Amino acid sequence: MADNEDGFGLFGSDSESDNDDAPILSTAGIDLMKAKAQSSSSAPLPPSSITNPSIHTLSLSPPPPPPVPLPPLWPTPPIHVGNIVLNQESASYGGSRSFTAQCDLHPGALLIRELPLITWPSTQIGKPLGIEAVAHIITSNKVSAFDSLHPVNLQTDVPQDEVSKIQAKYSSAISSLSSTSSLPPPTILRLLMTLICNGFESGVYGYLSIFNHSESPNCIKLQPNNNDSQPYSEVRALRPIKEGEHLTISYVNPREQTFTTRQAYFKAQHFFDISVEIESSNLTTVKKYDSLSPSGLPELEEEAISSIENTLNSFDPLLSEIVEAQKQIKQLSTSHNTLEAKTTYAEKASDLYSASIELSKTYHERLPNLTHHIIRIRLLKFLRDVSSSVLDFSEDFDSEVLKTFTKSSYDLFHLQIEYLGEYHPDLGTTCLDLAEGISLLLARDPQGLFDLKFDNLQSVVSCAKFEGKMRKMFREIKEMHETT
Ligand SMILES: C[S@@+](CC[C@H](N)C(=O)[O-])C[C@H]1O[C@@H](n2cnc3c(N)ncnc32)[C@H](O)[C@@H]1O
Repeated sequence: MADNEDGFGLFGSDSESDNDDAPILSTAGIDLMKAKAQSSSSAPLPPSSITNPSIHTLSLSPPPPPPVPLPPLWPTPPIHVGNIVLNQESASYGGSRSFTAQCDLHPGALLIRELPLITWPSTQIGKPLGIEAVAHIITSNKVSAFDSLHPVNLQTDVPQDEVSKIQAKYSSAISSLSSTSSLPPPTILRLLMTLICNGFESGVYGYLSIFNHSESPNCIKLQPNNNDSQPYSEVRALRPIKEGEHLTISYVNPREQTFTTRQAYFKAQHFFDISVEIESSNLTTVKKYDSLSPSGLPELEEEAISSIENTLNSFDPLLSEIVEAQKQIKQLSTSHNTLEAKTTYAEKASDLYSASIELSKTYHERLPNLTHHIIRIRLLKFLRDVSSSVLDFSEDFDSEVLKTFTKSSYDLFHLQIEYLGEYHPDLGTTCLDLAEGISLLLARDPQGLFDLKFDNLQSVVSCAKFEGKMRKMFREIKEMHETT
């Protein structure tokens, strides 16, 4: 029931290993969740009237002006260009380029849609982008397509001490690739740096790579159709945007990493300090959800947060493996092997579910007052996703797990609407999951639903109404991000 976010979050500083072939961590690309392709609603969807008046009025606003043509920086033009302006003198951003809004933009406005300059071979997927990825660029004859990618000029576009660090770390890999490809070492080094700054799991993009990062982004990078042979990516507005505003995305995936983890990642990988933006723009929601204040968190709480984040980092690949296996098993016909695989993975899912319930108890014991924290959002997302996995495997109705799924979706809804804003596709997914959970519990265990003590949801009628509202919000957010 929960969606899969796509992309990879390779975090933390470059590996400390002095192994020349040690992979370079690449930008944690955000090929964000594919909005649910179909709403698996059981209840008939009400006509999608607008619950958010702001969208309603926006749809009455004057039609946008024709987009301004972008300079031809890459061999192939984008599939779609929206109302964005390319600026070349944004001094405070490495590479000095940025996009701003050509006019007022409504939530969901499509800003760019483009195919990747290059996609990776299956051997690369899930692995950090490093020297093998550079070799793939060379053998695919795409070196010149990377000419306009940041850093265009190694001498001026990136701090020289960072360049020397990369140079020293990968010198033997660079010289051996240089001798086999007859490309000079500085060219190889620059290609490595372009991967650090622009690499996504789904590939490397042209114009899409000019969106800078923000701790409070007003846009989102999506990969809605990654099943097609030509998986394009696109960037859409995440909220109403004023003409001239700087257009930014979030580079980190999952989004819910602690400030400490994010700050270390951006310093090591992109050579800037996120606290500059957080302080200068006084991002109060970011500060609240990171408990950033001059005094910070008490040491014991800081420790608890960090250990819960590390545990979730270790749980993520386990869940990804289970979800991937589930997809395969669904596609295979029922055979002895499939049944065996199903039993194995159902057990793994159930063990992971129990471990995440324990982790949730630890959170409440050690951080009783930290109801609004970015790691609580991540923990709730994990609880929802692992419950969804267990439910997908179970042959009969499992009320306890369904209550966990519904409760975590309910708590998530209230945090995401504040932290991500009312138009974010993640919130849309949570709305649908919450509607599904309520609908199933209403049908099979209404008392179990009432025992969850959701605000003002103690009767069948109020629950059914709330379910309908959630489905409407899901439909509106989904439609907003499907307009062209
Ligand atoms: C994908 S590129 C973004 C486009 C880039 N500004 C250009 O001129 O092509 C990523 C690089 O831009 C810079 N950058 C992105 N977001 C930034 C921010 N919030 N503050 C400072 N530099 C940023 C960093 O150098 C980062 O490695």
